[in-house]
Amino acid sequence: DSLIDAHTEVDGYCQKTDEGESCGNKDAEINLTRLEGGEIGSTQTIKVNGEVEFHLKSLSKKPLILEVPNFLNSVECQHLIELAKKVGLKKSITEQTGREKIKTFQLMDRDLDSRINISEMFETLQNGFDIYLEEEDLKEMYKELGMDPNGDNIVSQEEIQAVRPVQLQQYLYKLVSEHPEKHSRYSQQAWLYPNKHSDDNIFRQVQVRVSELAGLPLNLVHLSDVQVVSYGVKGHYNAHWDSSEKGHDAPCCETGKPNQGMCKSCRYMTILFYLNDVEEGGETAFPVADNETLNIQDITASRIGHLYKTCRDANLRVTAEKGKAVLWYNHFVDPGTGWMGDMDFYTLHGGCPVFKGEKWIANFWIKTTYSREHDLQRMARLHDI
Ligand SMILES: O=C(O)CCC(=O)C(=O)O
Ligand SMILES: [Fe+2]
Repeated sequence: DSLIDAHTEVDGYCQKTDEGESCGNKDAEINLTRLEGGEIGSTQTIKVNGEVEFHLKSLSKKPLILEVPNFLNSVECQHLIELAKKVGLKKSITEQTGREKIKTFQLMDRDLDSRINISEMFETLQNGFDIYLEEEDLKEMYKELGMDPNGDNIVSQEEIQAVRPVQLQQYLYKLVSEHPEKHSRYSQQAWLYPNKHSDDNIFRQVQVRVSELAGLPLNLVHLSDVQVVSYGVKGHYNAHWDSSEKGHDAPCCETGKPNQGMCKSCRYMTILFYLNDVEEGGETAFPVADNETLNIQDITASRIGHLYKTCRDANLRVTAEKGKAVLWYNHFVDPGTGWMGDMDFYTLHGGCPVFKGEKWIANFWIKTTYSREHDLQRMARLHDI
């Protein structure tokens, strides 16, 4: 009983006939759908598997964020933690930290005055090194590296040229090795792969429930790996988006495909589970949920993305409670194709610092690309993975 033939059970999408198997005859009927929210704070009841009732509470409209208490039971939560431990948890890395050696970086001279002020330096370090400093850290760094001899908190052209990038890099790497919480993300993680864990009944059951809750085909849920994350005290994840905008820069990454080269994360939807109760802290924050307007450049320049420090100011914070699911759509549906459309930048979110205890979550994503045909083929080929 493995994923090898799971596609035969799903939605009648693939059918066994005397001639063999025929897949995709229902292509035309498969669209990405969205759940509908209600008034903020209101609850709707849905039946999963025709009987079990779950209560979906609307937390925000822009983007639509819903929470479902007790979506997983205690045994399931513990099981996902155990599975992750068996796989082995590793330090989480983000794209920037993962980059080998940064010899150069881009100075974010936003106002083009050929000088880098404090907020421009924050942004430079965030973008180039994935490091979030505070004002005291920055002043200390200027002092140590002699970057600002006149002490005006502005690094001029001449002052910056006196510092070699490698010097700056070494200083920063030492700082974050002593203070890992200054990274955008401070956690450990393990990946669960649907094909590797296809004989795990609990994992499969959860996937089925996710598909029924989201109202999306099980095979679509099977296209995504699952990430289990654990945070200790000071653990956090600064604000980010789970998906990527359409563009010609790189194709969407595919689960289980080796040697993909440069690729980006494309995730139509996020379904996040809390696997334990956190003693203090560890909420999921959405700094711009239900904001009237949104200016992407302001997010980077202001400190609202620095959730390690600014979580309390976020528009919405979801409490981590064992078994609860929180879900949102990282993309709109393209009305023309019925498939993944533009990204919804209001989904900016992250994990607040844990102050006491630990926090375990599991990220289930609905991983689609911008091509409906491509994804339908991948769903049909699932047994080849
Ligand atoms: O820890 C959280 O609450 C959020 C985690 C998250 O956003 C992620 O893992 O992508
Ligand atoms: Fe996320």
